[in-house]
Amino acid sequence: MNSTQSYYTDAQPVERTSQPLLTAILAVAASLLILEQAIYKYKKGHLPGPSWSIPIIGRFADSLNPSLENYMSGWKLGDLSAVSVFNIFIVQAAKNEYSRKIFSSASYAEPCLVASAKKVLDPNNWVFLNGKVHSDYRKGLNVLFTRRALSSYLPIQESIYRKYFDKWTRDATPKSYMMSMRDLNMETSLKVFCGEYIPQHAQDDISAKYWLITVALELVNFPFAWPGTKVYKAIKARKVAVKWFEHASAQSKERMSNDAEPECLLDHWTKAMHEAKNNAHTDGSSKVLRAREFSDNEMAMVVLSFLFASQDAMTSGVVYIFQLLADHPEVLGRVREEQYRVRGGDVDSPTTLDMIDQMTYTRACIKESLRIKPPVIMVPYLTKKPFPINADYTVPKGTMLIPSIYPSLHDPAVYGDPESFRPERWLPDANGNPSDAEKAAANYLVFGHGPHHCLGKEYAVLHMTALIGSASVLMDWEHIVTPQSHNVEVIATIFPKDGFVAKFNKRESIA
Ligand code: HEM
Repeated sequence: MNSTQSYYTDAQPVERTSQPLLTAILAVAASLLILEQAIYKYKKGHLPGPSWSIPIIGRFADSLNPSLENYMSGWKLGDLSAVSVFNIFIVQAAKNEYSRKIFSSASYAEPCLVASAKKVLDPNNWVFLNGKVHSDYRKGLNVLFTRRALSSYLPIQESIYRKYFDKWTRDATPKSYMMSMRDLNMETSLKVFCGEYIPQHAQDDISAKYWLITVALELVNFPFAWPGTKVYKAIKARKVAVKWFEHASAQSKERMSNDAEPECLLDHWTKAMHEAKNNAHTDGSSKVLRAREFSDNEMAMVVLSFLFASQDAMTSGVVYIFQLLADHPEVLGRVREEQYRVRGGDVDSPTTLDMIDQMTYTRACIKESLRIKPPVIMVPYLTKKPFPINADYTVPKGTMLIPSIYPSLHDPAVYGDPESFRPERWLPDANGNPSDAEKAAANYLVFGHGPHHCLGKEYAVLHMTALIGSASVLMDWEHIVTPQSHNVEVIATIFPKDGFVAKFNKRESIA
């Protein structure tokens, strides 16, 4: 037998055993693919959406490059529509009634952040709580955004605004301002939350490292936190930040034990804890706080969650209000008029909460800017059990159910000419009666709705109002419109695609 013969002789048995194996594998694969389609069709029922799912990956390509146009085409399909991505069955709600129902049906659905969020933010973070334990925890945090607390944050905010205004006006060459506005927000948040307890070099370090957290919160990520991966780097960044926040909490507790004046959010928190403890038998209102003594680690996790919840949304809000005002000089003119009036012509007078209350037109601009460009366009939820959302359809358990925010804010039946920036729509009539837009509060989903609605919304609006108020009297700015200025980039929140190219100049004269 020569070598060729031996080759053929040996090969035949292998072929005989491999063929049935291959056929079996193909048969199993084909059955799985058919099963995948059958499950998708069964879950989808009569809902609009693709009638079959791309095998295994579904609409993965869309989620890699999310765009407002893609979301809009989904919303246009119907009040509820279905799609599948990597075998995750997704139902999107476009109609206001359904979005509100999802937001407020805690027994059926709970917020679900992207898969990497638990690893990045720590599974023990309070943001992952739900139900009663969540609402009890939240009650303990209300003291951080009382009027008294908010008014003590204002001087801190203003000092940082002025620092950035100086920086922006020193170099008036046009450039993209998105990242600098992000830095302004980060610095403001860290100082408002932790005061002087974190030294400047550590604040700079946290600010730089926090970017690693932002980029790791993609929709789809490498599933293991191995060295070198984005999630691994983000976890390391979180550990550094949390260590500093724990240090700040401990320092605050020590300082406030000597009856010091609160200078930041942590101080208000420790003070409230002391008061609740000391008034344990007399002050009924402090019952909830009395039950909750927060540890340094818990306080640190809350600060981290605030940064996480606010950083990108605030930056989106700030970028768009600067852009919209530059694009509508007549509106900016009215903001200025109001600001000079409220400040009695003195642009250096410190902003107070009473002044903010008088800034009716400026606040209307913020409200309108958040309506026309809502930073968060939808929030993913997950169904815990079958959810009979209407008489015709029950959302299956384990569905990613997405209440949308954007369509409610652009509903022409509620906001006439919805694509126009018209702050006037929020102003009361001549008799002081609320406007139609104001009366339609159910549509204003900018900050969500129900048990998880935004905890920082008063602070967010205060920050934007104070920032724009000061900016309008201290600076002139020009939007350098590029072909991408009015295109929207979706990076969890929304931004102008060119990052808002502008130039700022010091404003010398009173108009
Ligand atoms: C313009 C700025 C902001 C926007 C548009 C925004 C929007 C939102 C939205 C849509 C949600 C989800 C609500 C839901 O599921 O019903 C949310 C949750 C939350 N936001 Fe904001 N937010 C902003 C700023 C802030 C700030 C400044 C803070 C903290 C200081 C904050 C803290 C939170 C927290 C803690 C949650 C989760 C609440 C919970 O699960 O109980 N947000 N926000």
